[in-house]
Amino acid sequence: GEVSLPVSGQRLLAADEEPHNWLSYGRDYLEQRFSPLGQVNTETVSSLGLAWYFESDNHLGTETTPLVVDGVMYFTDAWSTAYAVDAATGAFIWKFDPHVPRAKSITACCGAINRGMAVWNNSLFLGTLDGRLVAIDRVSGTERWSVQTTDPEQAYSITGAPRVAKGLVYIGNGGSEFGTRGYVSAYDAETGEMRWRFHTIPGNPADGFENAAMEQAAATWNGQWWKYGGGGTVWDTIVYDPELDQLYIGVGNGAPHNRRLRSPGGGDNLFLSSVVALDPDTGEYLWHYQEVPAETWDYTATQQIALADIHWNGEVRKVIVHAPKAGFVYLIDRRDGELLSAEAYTTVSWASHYDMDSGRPVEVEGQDYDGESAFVFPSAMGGHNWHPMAYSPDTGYLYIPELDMGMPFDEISAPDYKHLKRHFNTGYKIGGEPASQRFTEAFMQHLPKASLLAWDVSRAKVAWKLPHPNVHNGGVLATAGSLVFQGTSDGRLLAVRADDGSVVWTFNTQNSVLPGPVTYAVDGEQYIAVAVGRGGVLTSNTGQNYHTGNPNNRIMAFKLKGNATLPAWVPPERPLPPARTAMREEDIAAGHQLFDRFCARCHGANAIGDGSVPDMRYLEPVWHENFQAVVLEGLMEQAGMPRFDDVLDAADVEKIHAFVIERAHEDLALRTETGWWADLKDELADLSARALAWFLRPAAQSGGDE
Ligand SMILES: O=C(O)c1cc(C(=O)O)c2c(n1)C(=O)C(=O)c1cc(C(=O)O)[nH]c1-2
Ligand SMILES: [Ca+2]
Repeated sequence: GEVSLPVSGQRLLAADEEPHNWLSYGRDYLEQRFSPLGQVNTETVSSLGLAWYFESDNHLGTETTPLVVDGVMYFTDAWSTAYAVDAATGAFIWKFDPHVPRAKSITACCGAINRGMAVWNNSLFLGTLDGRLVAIDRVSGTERWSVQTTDPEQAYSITGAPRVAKGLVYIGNGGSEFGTRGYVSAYDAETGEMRWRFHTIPGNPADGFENAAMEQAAATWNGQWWKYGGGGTVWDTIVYDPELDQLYIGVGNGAPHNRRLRSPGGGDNLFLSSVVALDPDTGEYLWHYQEVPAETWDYTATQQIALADIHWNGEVRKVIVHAPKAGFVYLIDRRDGELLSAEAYTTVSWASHYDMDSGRPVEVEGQDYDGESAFVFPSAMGGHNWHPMAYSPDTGYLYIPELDMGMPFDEISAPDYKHLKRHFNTGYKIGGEPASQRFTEAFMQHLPKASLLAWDVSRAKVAWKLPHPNVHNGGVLATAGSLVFQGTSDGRLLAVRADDGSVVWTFNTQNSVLPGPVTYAVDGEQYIAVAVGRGGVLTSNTGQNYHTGNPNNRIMAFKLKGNATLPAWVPPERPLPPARTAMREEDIAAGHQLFDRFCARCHGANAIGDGSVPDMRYLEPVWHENFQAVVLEGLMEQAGMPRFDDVLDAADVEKIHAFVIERAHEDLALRTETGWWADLKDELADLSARALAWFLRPAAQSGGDE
């Protein structure tokens, strides 16, 4: 096809002049995910139909935001692969495979997922799960340069989309659940040469500090945090502010999560759970605002930042709009980090409110699980996770994929805590005895709920709420057509009115939708496109779709009068399990414990899979025959199943296998009784019971307790 003009810095700055394109992760530098396109609007949306779909070769889940440049769509898929397709037809143009070693999955917290790319001139930039930053020629789909941005010996991974401004590519990484130290780096877009690196938390003071900001931050830490990594990973949001020429990063949670293990003796632990402003050219610290001092619940501040001009107390202020895991919407002045407002958008129990004189939260006593277990809102998954939100300057509303859910925390205190390489190191157990009765009651009183929530930013309160039947729903797009688009985990794409949240259009996507939709135009026709496919940490922990399996990941694009159709989805036949073993009950229970510790993160708690990785209850006979070889010898390593012979022996694996067979029989009995086999509705009704089973599973999954 036609070669388009390079995507220069000038084009990125003036993205509104080419609304037919979607040039960066959040569409433009403001990252509002608001599009000026309005052909699809409240009047016309009823004729919106599928224009095309593109299917990838796996079903490991997709979190990608596609880019669209002059009729070509670029997106990522599982294992950090990248694709180019024709944006009007979905016709394949090229695929780029960085060949991520599949064993990397064990030290990636949340699956082989990736959130997208950045474009600059004729290059695309891709972060890979194993920590590389790769420049790809966007015409030929071949590699221009590649740099390793992380120490491969440590449990770093890249899941987020790089950002680009002023000729530099900005990239962070994930891994704080495994005990890493967070940082963000800038690379020259043309050469791949590193220009600067900013660490988000101090290292060992004995090694000297990288800069004055680290020296000051170290005064807010105690103990020997560097031995545990300390955390503060920049795994999602990085936003360039063209008006003030600043770069904002959202900093992640502490490692381990439990602050008494991480920094005995207290301290705010800067810059955990903070928004930090940096000089985009040098990486020099400018200012910060810490949302959750001494973070201890996995409350990352990495969730997407949007920049906006807001009417506030009779003035127009340039603000950061932020709705991170901690459950508050923050309005932060972009000039200096002053907190203008912090109001809860969901159920919050860890803090009662923010003291506006000090800008600090007022913590609720007992919520930090100090010796005593606590049921805390929001859960470690957050009131809102990475799923992109949108802000419409037309309505003044922020549209948040809200998750209203609590979670029990139960401390593993020193000296029982041991830091384990390659495993989650949170420093708490989730549920388990002796607190489970209390938690069951707390849980039943407030079952997990989710909504699309419209937040009136200037009034700092909820405008409307569209409740969803299921938790963990997708990201959001707002448009000048007075519409908001959101996918759901139960497999629908919705268009709702931006003013009142009424649903005006629905499409059955056959599979969960996690990322945010995008919109663009080709030859005067507006398209809405979204990546469809379940994965990531959230869906794998709740196991919807488990009995129906998943189609492969897809990009679906819609336009007015589009009349393409999806092929009918035929749920796979499930094999009958082998005969129950003669193993003793206590050994099966031990197998359950081992399963929760080593297998559940991918294969689901209580062996309830999410359909993206093999569900242990539906193994074909050949895998039962080769169970030991798969777990201990790496028989399926190339498919992403690591070997566990460093932590398990044959007797352990036999117990795990017996537990898996037991679960297969339990499931078969349940299916036979209730006819769950193919009825999605019944499955949804059962969601809360299964979510409960997850929360109350034995305590070991979070590691650190052996
Ligand atoms: O602390 C970290 O380094 C880190 C990294 C990531 C990631 O890279 O995806 C997630 C989280 N934390 C996290 O807390 C979280 O809830 C989460 C959800 C997801 C996902 O893709 O579904 N990733 C991550
Ligand atoms: Ca985290």
